[in-house]
Amino acid sequence: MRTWQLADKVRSNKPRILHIANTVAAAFSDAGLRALGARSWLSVNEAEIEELVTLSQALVINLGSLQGKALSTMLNAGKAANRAGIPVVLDPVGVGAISARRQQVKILLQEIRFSLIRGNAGELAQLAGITWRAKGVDAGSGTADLFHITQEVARRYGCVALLSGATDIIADENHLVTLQNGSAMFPKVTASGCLFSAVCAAFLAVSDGRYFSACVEACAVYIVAGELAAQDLQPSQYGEFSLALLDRLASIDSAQVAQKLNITIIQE
Ligand SMILES: Nc1ncnc2c1ncn2[C@@H]1O[C@H](COP(=O)(O)OP(=O)(O)OP(=O)(O)O)[C@@H](O)[C@H]1O
Ligand SMILES: Cc1ncsc1CCO
Repeated sequence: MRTWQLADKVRSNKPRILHIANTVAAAFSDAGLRALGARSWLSVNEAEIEELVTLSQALVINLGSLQGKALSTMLNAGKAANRAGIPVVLDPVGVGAISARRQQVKILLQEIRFSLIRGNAGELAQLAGITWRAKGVDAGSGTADLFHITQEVARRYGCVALLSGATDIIADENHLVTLQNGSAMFPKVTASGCLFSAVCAAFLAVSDGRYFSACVEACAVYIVAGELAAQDLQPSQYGEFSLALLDRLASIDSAQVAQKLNITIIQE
């Protein structure tokens, strides 16, 4: 029986999350983490990245804007995080659509041990080696079994896999759950997936190594916060939604999560 109290631990421990973020998502991810009660900093500077890792409780590697020496900075950060024993999250933005990114993510996956890979269907299908049509940073389209994609990513890379969309699917080698909350406004908000990955990192940072459970709690908090944010808005109020999401991340409590959450445990 979950008590949905890990958000309180994020607020009290204030873990510092280091992102190698993309230029589109950087400010929103930082704002969301602060609202949640975590601390964050962002860097793409190779000279400082290993030192920053030693001062952080989790690392997010986001492939959204891979410029300059970003790949080697990511490799150094990821390896340093593995040495330090802090969780590392991969957000493989756009790998389903862009061949250069596929090459780069392959190197990252060979060299770094990820705790969580969080992406949409097109991104995770690519990492699972399953056919899908993705043309941008959104999910694209396909008919493959989403459970199979998620479980295959978890199995191949020995981590938690979280496939996001109208239904979120979370798997590791032994567990499988789905969560169905959120709002249709989420895909209209720039970088709502990138912030989701950062929120997962904050929960992983305070999880004492219980990564699957922490990802389920992070997902529950994020999508229920989104559902509450949308409840008083008209469907076109996307701008208001992004601000209301930050407000709800700051105020959400375990009772609200427990009351609203629609979770299905498929494999315990
Ligand atoms: N149709 C929907 N209904 C409800 N919630 C949704 C819907 N689509 C996405 N979400 C929620 O939006 C959040 C972000 O997931 P999404 O799959 O859109 O990420 P993404 O494609 O990586 O985003 P981005 O690349 O824009 O940062 C998740 O919490 C997910 O539950
Ligand atoms: C639109 C976009 N382009 C690169 S990253 C990003 C944010 C959503 O992934």
